[in-house]
Amino acid sequence: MTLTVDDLRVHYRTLRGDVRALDGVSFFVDDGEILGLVGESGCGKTTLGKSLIRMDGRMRHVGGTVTLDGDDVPVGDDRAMNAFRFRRISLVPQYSMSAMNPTRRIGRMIRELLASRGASVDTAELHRRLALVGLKPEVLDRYPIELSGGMKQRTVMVISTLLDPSLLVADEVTSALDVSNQKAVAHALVGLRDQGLVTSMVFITHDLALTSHIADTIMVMYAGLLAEKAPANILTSAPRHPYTRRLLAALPEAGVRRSEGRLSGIEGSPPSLLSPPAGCRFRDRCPLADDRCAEQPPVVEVAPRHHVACWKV
Ligand SMILES: Nc1ncnc2c1ncn2[C@@H]1O[C@H](COP(=O)(O)OP(=O)(O)OP(=O)(O)O)[C@@H](O)[C@H]1O
Repeated sequence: MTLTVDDLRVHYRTLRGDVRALDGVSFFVDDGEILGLVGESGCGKTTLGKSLIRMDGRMRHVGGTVTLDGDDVPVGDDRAMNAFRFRRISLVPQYSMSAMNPTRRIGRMIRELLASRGASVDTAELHRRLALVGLKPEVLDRYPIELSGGMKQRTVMVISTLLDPSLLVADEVTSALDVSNQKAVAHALVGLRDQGLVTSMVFITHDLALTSHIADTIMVMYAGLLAEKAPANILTSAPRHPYTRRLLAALPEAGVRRSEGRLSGIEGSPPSLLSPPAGCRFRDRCPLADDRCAEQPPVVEVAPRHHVACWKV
């Protein structure tokens, strides 16, 4: 499995103009790779995930291409995307565990969903998959309201991967959970990949610490653009982009309480994507910015598989 995204541009139409949520993003995901996608709220993570599956009515594919195993993925064409959805690319959407139909038992929901896609349930295989994410077959007889948040989230993960998609996009699947459930869900995702139920994964999250435990590669976005992408251990130990460094510096250290003032956060806020400024979009918040940064920095491969968009590297 190889996913190649090249100069992808996706805007939202609004009364005030186009919001340039993805403004020319390029990257690839390799066979078996888990790509962690991080960045502050509003940087375009969810837009990227949705663009790979289904754009909503306000989204507009303005440019760029997506290729999966050499096939052009028709991201801007809702009907043509049917051939890819669920079968080759699947999504665990943000808030999906709260969106389960409350009037259906889980087992019936799964049967109906598979039937709508021309497939039927292999009960033994379904039980095996539930066990893989730590669920008992009894969940099939339950209503969503009878499951905990973590159980619901793991159920949605099983449902999203029933047809063994090549690529699974998991959008903030851990953010509504407590810490122990977050870890269980994250490790269940890795299990799905390790067992070959999905080949590769894009794991979208605010949580850089969590993603560093499960991702092979981490991609940092800022204001609709790629800031840095590197193998997870490199990105967390030797980040090159000033924004990535700040994100890492803002992480709480184990054993340090907030009252000790070590959770610094990042001052300032990203620019509006309605009319983003020319040049580097981080420069107003960047301690290293100089005149050069008035020009948009290209994404450069500074070391094998390590890409950075900054004049200062
Ligand atoms: N339906 C919409 N209409 C107009 N603008 C939108 C819409 N959805 C998102 N946006 C804008 O697009 C940009 C990217 O949003 P997106 O939700 O992709 O970011 P995100 O990084 O996933 O944020 P979060 O972590 O909060 O989910 C933001 O500026 C956001 O305000």
